[in-house]
Amino acid sequence: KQKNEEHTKDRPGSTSRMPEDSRARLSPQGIAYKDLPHIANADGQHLFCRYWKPQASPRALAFVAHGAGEHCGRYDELAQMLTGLNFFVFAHDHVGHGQSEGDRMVVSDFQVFIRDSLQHIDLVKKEHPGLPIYIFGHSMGGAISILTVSERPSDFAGLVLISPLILPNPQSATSFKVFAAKVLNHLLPSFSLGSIDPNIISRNKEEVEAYVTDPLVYHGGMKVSFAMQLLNASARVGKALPDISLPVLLMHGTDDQLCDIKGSYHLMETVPSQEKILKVYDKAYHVLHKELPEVSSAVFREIETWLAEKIVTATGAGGI
Ligand SMILES: O=C1N[C@]2(CO1)C[C@H](C(=O)N1CCC(COc3ccc(F)cc3Cl)CC1)C2
Repeated sequence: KQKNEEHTKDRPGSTSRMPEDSRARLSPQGIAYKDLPHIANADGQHLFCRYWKPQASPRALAFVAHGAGEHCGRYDELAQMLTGLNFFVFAHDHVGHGQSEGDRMVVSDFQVFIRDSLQHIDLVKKEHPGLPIYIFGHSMGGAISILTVSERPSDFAGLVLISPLILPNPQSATSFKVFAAKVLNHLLPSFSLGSIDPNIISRNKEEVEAYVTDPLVYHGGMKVSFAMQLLNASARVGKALPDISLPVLLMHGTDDQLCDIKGSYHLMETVPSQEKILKVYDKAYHVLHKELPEVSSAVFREIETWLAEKIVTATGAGGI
């Protein structure tokens, strides 16, 4: 007591209570971050992390970038498949998403998502030096992945994109709406543009239900300021494509109403990568990894096959 008194006595204005930053910081769901896997980003915001470790020692690393409003827990199945290939898989909930800090689906600048991803990737790479690293992105997470790769052109062994946000969907970003969004962004940045219609994310009713009932998914409307960040992101992606030259596996559904498949065709025509594969899923909606069973199983098989051949050659453990 005496010592403690002395301590607080010396520091004017301090109290004997724990100072703010060392008291348990709580996740948006009220869980103490000291009890959750997490990193603190450059702004001091706590980001909830997930890690999927393979049984044997990992042959490669995989970082997964989730999309707008959702969270990295929705990639558990994909991650499990990758650990079967002896990948060490890791991800975090982006700022303003899932179990991470930040106002829901708000970001000061899209670059924050890329900066935080690079921070997490650098952290894991230090723990697994020398392993090839692949980056996965879905939808807005596809834009994050492309921009993350474009900042570190030689750091990644491959890029896997599931219906990435490359060009904004012509319906949601008509020139009038873009103009209106720009004007609104100055007047009412928090004005809501309405939320995603869950029925257009997938034809699989169970997956639509899972999305609607997932408490970690943000179901509120998209703020104008966030829509502006998405427009800013798709413009940056367009400029980055000519510098992407690593192997790319790209998948898109023809009936995707959230991210136009034309964006994936544009990527195929623009990236100078020697190896670039686009798999088109006829009649499929946006979330291909949570679509009708025949689509999602084909998507997982496609990714597994593409990666299996790459890490075999990479580790030189080829045939006799
Ligand atoms: O499993 C999953 N997938 C999810 C949900 O759950 C889909 C969602 C995701 O990332 N996007 C879907 C919505 C889209 C809206 O885009 C815009 C809206 C207004 C605007 F003015 C300019 C743009 Cl670009 C961005 C990308 C993640």
